[in-house]
Amino acid sequence: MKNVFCALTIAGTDPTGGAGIQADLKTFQELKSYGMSVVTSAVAQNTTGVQSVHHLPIDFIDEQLESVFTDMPVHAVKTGMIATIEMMEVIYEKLSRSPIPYVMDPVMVATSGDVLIEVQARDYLRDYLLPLTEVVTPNIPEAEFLTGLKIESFDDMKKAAQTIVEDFGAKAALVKGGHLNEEATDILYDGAGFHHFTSERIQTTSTHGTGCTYSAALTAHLSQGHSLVDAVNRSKKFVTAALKHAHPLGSGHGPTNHWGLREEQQEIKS
Ligand SMILES: Nc1ncnc2c1ncn2[C@@H]1O[C@H](COP(=O)(O)OP(=O)(O)OP(=O)(O)O)[C@@H](O)[C@H]1O
Ligand SMILES: Cc1ncc(COP(=O)(O)O)c(N)n1
Repeated sequence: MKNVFCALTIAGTDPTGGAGIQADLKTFQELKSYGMSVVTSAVAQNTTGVQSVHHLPIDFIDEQLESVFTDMPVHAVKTGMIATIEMMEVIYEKLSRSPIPYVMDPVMVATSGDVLIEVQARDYLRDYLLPLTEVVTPNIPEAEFLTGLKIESFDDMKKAAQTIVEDFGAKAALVKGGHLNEEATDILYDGAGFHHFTSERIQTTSTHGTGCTYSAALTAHLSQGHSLVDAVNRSKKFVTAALKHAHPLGSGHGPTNHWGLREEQQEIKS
């Protein structure tokens, strides 16, 4: 019998499909992991920004987690938008009792500038959920918040990644350079050493959901048993192709193309 790898996302929604749960499920599907989702907040948003947010009741978030964890295998889990401390508490309760690879995308502010997490919840995310992670994937502003460091160079990115692991207890930190450098270089610190992942910089405005897609790809690869470095390498290729082959949709920051890598591979074959 063929192995089935199951990946779970705990996050908010995006009805236009570029970010959040929808982007995560498309990515899981594309990478051949069985996708499951627990919704934290229903978000009315599109490529131009966030129009409104409805938080789901805490008990109901808990019930969704129960539904999944009492019945289904979960080989890896990711979290995205978790807006409040109360939501984090029920998620902490479940994940602290589930020894499975946990990828945290510490979502704080959308590409559009809209704030997706209550200010006081950011400390809880760092102090309680972060120590449970296999890997956390902050962009530069998120890494600055988590560490209190100013990040303006590769060396600063390395220092931040190391601080997140050594001072805050994540098993590994992948600091994403999408906002910083000429080439898009990300730095992973895994407690033993540093690894660099570089791609060409793509000139595009289709960047909505890039971080969601990258962390979902990591989760899919970890659910399949890849080592962390291998999983990051594969996920970097996936997200680069998703940016490169994006179709211009919407009037703001458009979505990436979740089947970009497949298109690229088909082009090479033909
Ligand atoms: N223009 C670009 N060209 C190539 N790679 C990019 C570009 N922008 C971002 N990346 C890469 O995409 C991934 C996501 O990085 P980024 O720093 O944009 O995360 P993020 O800010 O969390 O994403 P989001 O846009 O969803 O908020 C990283 O691997 C980063 O290096
Ligand atoms: C539900 C949800 N989760 C995460 C993001 C961040 O994605 P981006 O920074 O690309 O807007 C988002 N916009 N919506």
